[in-house]
Amino acid sequence: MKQFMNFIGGEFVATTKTFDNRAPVDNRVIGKVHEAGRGEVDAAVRAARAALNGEWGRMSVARRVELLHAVADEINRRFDDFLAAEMADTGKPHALASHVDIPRGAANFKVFADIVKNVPTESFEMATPDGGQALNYAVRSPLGVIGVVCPWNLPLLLMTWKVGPALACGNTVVVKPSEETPATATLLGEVMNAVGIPPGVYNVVHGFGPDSAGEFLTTHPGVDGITFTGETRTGEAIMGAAAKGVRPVSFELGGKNAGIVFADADFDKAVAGMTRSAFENCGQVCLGTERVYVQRPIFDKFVAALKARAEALKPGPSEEAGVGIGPLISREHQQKVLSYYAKAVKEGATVVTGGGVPSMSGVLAEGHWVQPTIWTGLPETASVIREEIFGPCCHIAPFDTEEEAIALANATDYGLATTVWTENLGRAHRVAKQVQVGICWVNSWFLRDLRTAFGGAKSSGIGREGGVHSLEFYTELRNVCIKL
Ligand SMILES: NC(=O)C1=CN([C@@H]2O[C@H](COP(=O)(O)OP(=O)(O)OC[C@H]3O[C@@H](n4cnc5c(N)ncnc54)[C@H](O)[C@@H]3O)[C@@H](O)[C@H]2O)C=CC1
Ligand SMILES: O=Cc1ccc(S(=O)(=O)O)cc1
Repeated sequence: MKQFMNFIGGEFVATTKTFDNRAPVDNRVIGKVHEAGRGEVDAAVRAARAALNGEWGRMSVARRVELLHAVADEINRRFDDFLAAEMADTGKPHALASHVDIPRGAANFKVFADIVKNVPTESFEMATPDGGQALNYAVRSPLGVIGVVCPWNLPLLLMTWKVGPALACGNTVVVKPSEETPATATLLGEVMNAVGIPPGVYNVVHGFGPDSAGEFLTTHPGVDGITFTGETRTGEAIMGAAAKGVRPVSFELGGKNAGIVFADADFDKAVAGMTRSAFENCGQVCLGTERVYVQRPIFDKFVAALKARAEALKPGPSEEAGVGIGPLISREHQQKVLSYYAKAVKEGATVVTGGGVPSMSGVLAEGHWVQPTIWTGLPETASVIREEIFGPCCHIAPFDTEEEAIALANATDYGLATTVWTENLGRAHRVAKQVQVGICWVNSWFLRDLRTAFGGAKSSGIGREGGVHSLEFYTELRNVCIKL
């Protein structure tokens, strides 16, 4: 049985309290996770502080960059280990994990190392009252010890998306991976040691949220800032914890994203794009689309085409050929998604396809499977249109005008992403400007350039990460003013 231990000060640390790690494909126990108590979290924060005050804090940017490139190279060298760990933890299809999760896990270190190496800082000359001159210039210092609290949907990708820039900026980190997906964060500890990242720079504490490692970390006074991806409600709790000591937070939270398909869209591309945005990663992508609005002239044809695509997604384990959709992360999440499937019916939805659990054979019958599901016919007040489900499902409604589509897309407390499909360039610009979201894709979905700003509007987050914007959170900008 695999043991997932904490990684503190460069060493793997066992604890006496463990919990089960289960495989989503068949609910089998595949590992034991060593839960960190207050003592281990404290040790991790102290190790991170010591590293900050030690070799890591004194290291030149050039050497740091070199080491982070080595981390990326080592992830790529151990690609198959990371792939196997991520697939076991999440059950996601091989094609997805090998094309998205693991390569991005490596890229997150290289990209941010290069950004930090190349970013300029501002300087201003000024006239002084005595007729002389002064020079102002900015310097960036690391924020300090960063608490990194992560979700389970894209474990390595979303963790390194924060650890990459944090380390590139010279910080040290204590990572709290999701209790559902402990594997790749633990494996990354081996990589850090192998390439010579000093002990204490990267630490991992395992456990849950309240009254466990998550709470112990976010309430720890030795943590200088907290970056978090997860549910909006959890963000509220963490924000409360961060208030003590007035510590900065960076939050990437939930979404209830709209997809808008105009009648002038390239129909086949729009259907293919919407299939990905609704069903990829079994709908467990915060950027995914759960509300689809289609212009009336193509509504029936679009619903039929998306139905055909959804029904063609073959459920199965990661390594099986032709598999298009994996399971949900946990039994608990499966129950949550199925409760929304039941609610939709109760609230009067027409179930176009899905709505239940696929029939799986043998041990797979114990997995956390749900059918890709499409509804029509619900009022905008329905639960499945208002609340984030985080499953492979969407409601499709017709609209008539551009203004109506924008109003429908914006009628939510969330503001993470929108995907718009049209061949009319003017319309694309008009809609993109008016949808209240952090990212608007036109004729695409989940195309990510890591130099761009990423984050959510409204209840979908606080702050922006990505490119130089990550520096706003992970560094303290200081001004030096020299009288000449
Ligand atoms: N905006 C974005 O970029 C993304 C947002 N998400 C959101 O994440 C959610 C799914 O992920 P989950 O892991 O279920 O989210 P979650 O909020 O339940 O958990 C995320 C992490 O927070 C920890 N946690 C929970 N309560 C805590 C507390 N009181 N104090 C400190 N830590 C605590 C958990 O142990 C886990 O590591 C969805 O709502 C989704 O929208 C997921 C991916 C990306
Ligand atoms: O699931 C949410 C999600 C997915 C990807 C990214 S990013 O590509 O790292 O920006 C962020 C959030």
